[in-house]
Amino acid sequence: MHNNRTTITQFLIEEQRHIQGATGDFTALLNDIVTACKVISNLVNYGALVGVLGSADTQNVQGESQKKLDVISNEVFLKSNEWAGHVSAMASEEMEDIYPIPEQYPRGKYLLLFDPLDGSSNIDINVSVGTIFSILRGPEGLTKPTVADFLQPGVKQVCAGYTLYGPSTMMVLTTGSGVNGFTLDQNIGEFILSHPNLRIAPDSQEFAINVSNMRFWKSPIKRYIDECLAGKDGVRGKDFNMRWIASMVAEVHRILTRGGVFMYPLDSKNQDQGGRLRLMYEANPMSFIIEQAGGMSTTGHERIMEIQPTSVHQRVPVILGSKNEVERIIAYHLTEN
Ligand SMILES: O=P(O)(O)OC[C@H]1O[C@](O)(COP(=O)(O)O)[C@@H](O)[C@@H]1O
Ligand SMILES: [Mg+2]
Ligand SMILES: [Mg+2]
Repeated sequence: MHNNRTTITQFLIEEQRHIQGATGDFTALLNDIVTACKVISNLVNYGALVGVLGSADTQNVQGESQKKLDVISNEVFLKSNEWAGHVSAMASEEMEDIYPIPEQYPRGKYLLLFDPLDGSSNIDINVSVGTIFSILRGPEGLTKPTVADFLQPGVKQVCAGYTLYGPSTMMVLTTGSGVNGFTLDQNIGEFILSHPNLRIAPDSQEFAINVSNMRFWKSPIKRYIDECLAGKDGVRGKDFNMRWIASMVAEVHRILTRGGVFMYPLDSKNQDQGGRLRLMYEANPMSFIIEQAGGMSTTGHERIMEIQPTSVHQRVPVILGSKNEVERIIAYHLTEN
């Protein structure tokens, strides 16, 4: 039964064998992240039976009210990754400050950033949610990291991934040589390679945007969506479909699976805060994955992966997906009046 089934650990070890000077630290870190996601997958699956639904009656640094699973998933990620000596500090959507590894544990050479539970508004309605993570190199000499050590552009990422807690639990990740998907076999508790070398179709007829924000949109986005909605009788000469799951992980997974574009653009409602989604643990990791699968990711004006971060919780406009559609949206921004 298991002869042609590659576990994520086997896959990573084989991949690391091709890397000069690989020490195994990276594979071990990924294994700790995998363990954390298995624990979260279990909690999400049991939901009300283990009392993890509902609000935590607390607010995070973004001023958002936290769900119990936001807080619990954050704790699971910290505890799974702080002890083994692979990371020197972490940063999370749910924590205002960076989290240096407690003194009793050895410091490692990596920095780990994560959105422990993405799509929080969907938890209580049993719709797909996820976890997003990004790995950067820490400061030389394993010195105690500062915020400045985290502020590296997306192109510096060593690895990016997400776990989707949907009808099945899947982990999708890149280390810079393509994108691969793994499905959790609940029976043996292992992620098995199920979607090797994911590629995004350059063209698509499906867009995802929160249309309830339409009155706040800027003209390039209005123009693009109007043309999609005009369908085959309009300038695009083809009909478009729309999706909005309100879980970025699920939207990106759909795009990796069948193409499309996902947008949370800058609009007159979110422009004071620079956008809605967070650069370091949402936009950058998803952009690395999308680009590695042949897609594009932009703010409309610049490649997201080249943005020089100024803070750990910085927000940015996000437009990503099928290359030819994203290029069209960039062109509309260039001709914006
Ligand atoms: O509530 P809206 O405007 O539909 O926004 C949905 C977006 O917000 C998010 O839920 C934000 O992420 P968190 O749930 O991690 O805070 C994204 O996953 C999703 O794309
Ligand atoms: Mg999120
Ligand atoms: Mg979140």
